[in-house]
Amino acid sequence: MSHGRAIAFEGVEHHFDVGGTPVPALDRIDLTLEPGELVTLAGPSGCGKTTLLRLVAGFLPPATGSVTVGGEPVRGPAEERGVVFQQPTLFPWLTVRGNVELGPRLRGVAKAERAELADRYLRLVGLQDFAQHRPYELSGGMQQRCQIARVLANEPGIVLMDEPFGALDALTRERLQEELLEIWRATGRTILFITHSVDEAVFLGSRVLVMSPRPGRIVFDEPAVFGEHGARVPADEIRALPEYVALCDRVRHAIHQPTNVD
Ligand SMILES: Nc1ncnc2c1ncn2[C@@H]1O[C@H](COP(=O)(O)OP(=O)(O)OP(=O)(O)O)[C@@H](O)[C@H]1O
Repeated sequence: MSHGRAIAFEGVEHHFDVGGTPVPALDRIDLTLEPGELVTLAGPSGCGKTTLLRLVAGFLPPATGSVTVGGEPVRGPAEERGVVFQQPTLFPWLTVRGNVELGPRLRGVAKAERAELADRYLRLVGLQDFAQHRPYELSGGMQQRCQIARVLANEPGIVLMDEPFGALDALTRERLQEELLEIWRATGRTILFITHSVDEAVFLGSRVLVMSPRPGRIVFDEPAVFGEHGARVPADEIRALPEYVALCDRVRHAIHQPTNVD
């Protein structure tokens, strides 16, 4: 099993060309995510979170600077960098198992090994009893679990998650947060997780980042330990801890502070 890999941004800037005018999206991003970190990234709408994630995914190259994964420059999308979007992107004509096995199948992984990978990750996300169902027979939360298993079956060193629980109801979202922490602890992947929710950022992150908008910069970067409490401490108790509430306050403050222009 591959393990989490480091992600490094060096002097990264990015802008979009809108009708001939450059619109700045990212400015002076110097940031390293250590292997196995679960880094959550919050910030107001339009501050550049998705752009940052897309650079790591290899969906677009930075205008300036470099993005490397495990010391290698990102040159385009690759299976070692799995992406989980807000809306699951599952093939409706394949079963749940078929969707999870698709990546390994396209990579030419032998049938028995594919089945083993699918079993392992379907079990990890709790869908082992739904392997023969079609995606449209599943609830939104189950579809998102299936998408996570599909990404993990490629054994990526990095998992990029762009508001993956944003479309789910509150209860399902909290359940999936706890499950994600279990998956993270079990697999040791490096995870970059974008969210609009301060609570989600603090609950999940082993490190919490906040970006400010126009142009997007990292304005807050603090370690967090709550995800590491794991199943030993109930989620409600974690959320009531004074240090948890204090970190939420600091993150909220960083999100709402006026943009520093120098
Ligand atoms: N393809 C594009 N063409 C032009 N401008 C873009 C494009 N993609 C993003 N932008 C602009 O770049 C800035 C950053 O966008 P981005 O989607 O990265 O922000 P975000 O923080 O992920 O927003 P949200 O939280 O609303 O998803 C915004 O001003 C946005 O309008």
